[in-house]
Amino acid sequence: MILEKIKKENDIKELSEEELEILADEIREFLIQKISVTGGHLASNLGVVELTMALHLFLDLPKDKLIWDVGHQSYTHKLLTGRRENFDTLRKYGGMSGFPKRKESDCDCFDTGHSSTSISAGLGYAHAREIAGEDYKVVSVIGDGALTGGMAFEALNNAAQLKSNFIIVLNDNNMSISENVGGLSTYLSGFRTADAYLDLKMGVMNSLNKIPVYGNKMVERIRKTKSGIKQLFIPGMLFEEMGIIYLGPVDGSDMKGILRLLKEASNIEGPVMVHVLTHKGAGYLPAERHPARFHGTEPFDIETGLPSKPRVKANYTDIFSTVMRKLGDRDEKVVAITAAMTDGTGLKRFHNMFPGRFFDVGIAEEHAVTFAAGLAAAGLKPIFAVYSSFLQRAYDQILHDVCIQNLPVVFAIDRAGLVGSDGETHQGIFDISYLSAIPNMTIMAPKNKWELSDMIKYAVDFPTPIAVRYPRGEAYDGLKEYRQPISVGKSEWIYRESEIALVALGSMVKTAEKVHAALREEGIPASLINSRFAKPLDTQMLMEAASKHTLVVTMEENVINGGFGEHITRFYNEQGIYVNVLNIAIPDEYVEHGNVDILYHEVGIDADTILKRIKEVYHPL
Ligand SMILES: Cc1ncc(C[n+]2csc(CCOP(=O)(O)OP(=O)(O)O)c2C)c(N)n1
Ligand SMILES: CC(=O)[C@@H](O)[C@H](O)COP(=O)(O)O
Ligand SMILES: [Mg+2]
Repeated sequence: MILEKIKKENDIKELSEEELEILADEIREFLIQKISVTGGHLASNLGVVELTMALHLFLDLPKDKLIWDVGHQSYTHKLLTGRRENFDTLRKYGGMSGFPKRKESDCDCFDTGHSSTSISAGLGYAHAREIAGEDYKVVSVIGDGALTGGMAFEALNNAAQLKSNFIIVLNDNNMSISENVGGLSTYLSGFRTADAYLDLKMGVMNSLNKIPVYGNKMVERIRKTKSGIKQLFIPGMLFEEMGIIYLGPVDGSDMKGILRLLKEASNIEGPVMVHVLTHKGAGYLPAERHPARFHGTEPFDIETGLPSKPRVKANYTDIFSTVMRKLGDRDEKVVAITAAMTDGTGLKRFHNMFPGRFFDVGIAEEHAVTFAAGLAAAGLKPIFAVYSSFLQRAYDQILHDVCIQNLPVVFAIDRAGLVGSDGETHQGIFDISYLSAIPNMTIMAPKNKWELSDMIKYAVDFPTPIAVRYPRGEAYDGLKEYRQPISVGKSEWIYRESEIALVALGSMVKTAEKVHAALREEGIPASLINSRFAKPLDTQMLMEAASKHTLVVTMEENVINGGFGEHITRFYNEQGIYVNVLNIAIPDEYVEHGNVDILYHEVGIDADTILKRIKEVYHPL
């Protein structure tokens, strides 16, 4: 195996041309085999094998700086920097991350996970290099999907002022997770479909360049002409007009061609974009056919491409998807918005059934929120379905555009809680804290699948901003008999006993049931309250909990700071109510990747740890 010769960064430079070709095949085989067992981001990685190899032939790592946007396509980079042995532990607790991590390797110079950050970070490196008078290359690799994010454009706008070399590789596979959308995507896909036209343009430019003295001048004149003729001759004019030199496009499977262009790009003083046309899923037919399904995949059978363990139970996203279809049918004012997560948030069915009332805005959470505010101001009922960690992007828009005007926007917050293998960038553990600080915001969390359905229906007709948060994975189907109508700020008593009041929110009701059962076995009576609302709090319930119990235990899948529990403690303090309160929440730390059951235990929100902590503070009279 040639791959075995790669023990560390730069080893690839020792290989012959023939060996490089074999290596590309071996890398694909390796990735397919490993990811079929561990799960992970397959399709994007298969598409950038030659591009990554060319970058590694071009750069001198770790001296040079290579930044991957999102970072889900960095597996070949990991392989070429001596991390082959770690692939069995990919995205597992204590194992290798699925994203670049500075703590993992010197060759990962910037951590990523959320989209559209790479140009900003690369530009930071480029300016720092200038200030320090150092000499290294900086390359940011950004996908066509990530380029739809506002941050990328803010960075391009800023980069235009840079005087030294900075290479932006546009890894264009004509796909986001699913189909890429919007004007930019249409612009870029024109580069693919008009190959012959592009060849003509490049041919004319090359021929002109060959004419002694006058040729170069003519090309320069064409570049400077403010007319349609310029568009005819200069591919990538959009970027050139912004002050970013554009080179390409080059075929993403042509390693030598990419390398040639990178070398050419490195001679340019200033920012330069190298446009590489890659193919998502390249080399594995099921992934080429279904790039969205193989974007991030569970373990699968290599022969058939089917999941190794088919899902039997519905997850919360499935429930949301069904409710949205019903709501779309029932009410023409209901409109749905996603920021490039149609599949992940379960809006595919809504999209198919009501295409005129569905909006994929690209990877643009900030815009999505203000866009929703506009729709709401005009009288529609917008539902923005979004992952908890990605909504962090849009904090000011929630506050400034939705909540100050008190507009009825529904935030359907999926992946709220620990998400598992994506790790610290993706854990949805801050939304209660960041949303509850905003006046006019109402926050709900369902205990089970029926309650999610009821809450979404309730939220759609709510007159002011409202969020429903629910976790990744299987929807809880216990406690079916508890289904009183939702009423704002009202909780639900599940067991009304004495001594200990377990006040649980959303996903923690299931855990609280286990704690309740364990306490009962030990002869300790406990009440269980499903809080339903993180904001506003059910103050009447809290008064009763304090007056009839000796210990109140708050339980949430969110960080402790600014969380549900902290608000309850403050309420008791403000009211002068003296009751023993134990806050169960995630500590003030980032939570790494791994199986969620392991993580629950690690952060101390699993039933066993909660029971232990209760016993430490509960002292019967
Ligand atoms: C802020 C943010 N929103 C959404 C996502 C989810 N996400 C991860 S990869 C991706 C698509 C990226 O497309 P592209 O940059 O073209 O890379 P490709 O997957 O095609 O290689 C999306 C939407 C994210 N990581 N960050
Ligand atoms: C890289 C990225 O941000 C997404 O692909 C994310 O990994 C999707 O997560 P889910 O698997 O929870 O949909
Ligand atoms: Mg893409």
